[in-house]
Amino acid sequence: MMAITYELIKTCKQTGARLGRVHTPHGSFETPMFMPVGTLATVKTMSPEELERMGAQIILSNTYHLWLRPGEDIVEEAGGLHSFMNWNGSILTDSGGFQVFSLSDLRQIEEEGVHFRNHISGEKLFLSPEKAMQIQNSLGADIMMAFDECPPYPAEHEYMKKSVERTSRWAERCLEGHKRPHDQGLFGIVQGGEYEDLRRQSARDLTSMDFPGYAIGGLSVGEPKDVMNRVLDFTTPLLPTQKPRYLMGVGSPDSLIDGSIRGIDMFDCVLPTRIARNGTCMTSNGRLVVRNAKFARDFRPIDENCDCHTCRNYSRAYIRHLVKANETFGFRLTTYHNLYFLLKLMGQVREAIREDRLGDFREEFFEQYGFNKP
Ligand SMILES: Nc1ccc2nc(N)nc(O)c2c1
Ligand SMILES: [Zn+2]
Repeated sequence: MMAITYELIKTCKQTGARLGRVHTPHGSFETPMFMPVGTLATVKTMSPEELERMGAQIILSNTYHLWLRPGEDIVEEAGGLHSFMNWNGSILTDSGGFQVFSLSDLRQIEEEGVHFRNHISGEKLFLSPEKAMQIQNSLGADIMMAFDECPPYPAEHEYMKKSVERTSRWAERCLEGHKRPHDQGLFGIVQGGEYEDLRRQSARDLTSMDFPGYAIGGLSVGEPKDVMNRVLDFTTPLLPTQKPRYLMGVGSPDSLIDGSIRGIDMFDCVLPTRIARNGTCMTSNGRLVVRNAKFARDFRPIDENCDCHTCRNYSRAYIRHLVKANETFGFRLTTYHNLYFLLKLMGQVREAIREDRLGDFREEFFEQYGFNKP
């Protein structure tokens, strides 16, 4: 298994954004890049062929969910996630910590790990750094995440300090529990909430462990966007320039642009696929809720500036009809478009970095999308 490596191609002269390329055992992709989320080994309603056609190159899956269903042993017997789901691009698995905190009740966090209830069956479960690594090694993703605690927002400084110190100890245990040399695919996750001193402490601890890549966790957990941007302003400079930086859980168009400007290389979020399943689309002129009666006889595409398969072949009226009738094909069309929209946006961000004009691009995009509207 080869190491995960990062190539810094250039930095935008107008902003702190960087154009790069990440190499994994299943190919390489340019950054900044958006990663569609496929929690249960499927990007909901999309086939691998459609993901490939839209330009997806790396997708996410989830340790916690696949541990519960179908069980990492079955995925391992299938030869790992790539063959199980017939996806030949890169895969990143999140470590389960966040999902336990966001999905399950009866959580008991101890030094050893986290006791909680299975959110489906209610049975009591226990997840530790070692268990999270054993599951991820069975799943066989190209990039795995260290097991961390993502504290709620807001959290007291005292609690956050104890949590950061435990997450750093857990990161050490993940390195020991990793079946591969640590440069083969294990990213550390920096925590620390909105506290600069704790983000510095977490970054110092984790960069001393020399991971091949670093995620910024503990954001996109309900904090205002200006808090997220402020945390990024003082956190990304703490991370090595020659390694990928991954902002977890971020995927609205404005945050993808603002995160790229602050030196982030990789993003993931359920937003585009989740809102698609209730008929909401991202377009170059802002959000469009296709179920709205005004589209009943609107035979234009979802987005007249989009050249995706959905926009080239289907109208708002038809997609509205399907969504109102709860027809699965309608949600496949909105999902395809939303993912294509974000993947295309990241291509425009990379182009703007090449041309040293990401700041200008931000103004143009925000104006047209309506982010500047009071
Ligand atoms: N907003 C998010 C989303 C996913 C996360 N996953 C992990 N492991 N840790 C975090 O802090 C996350 C935050
Ligand atoms: Zn489209």
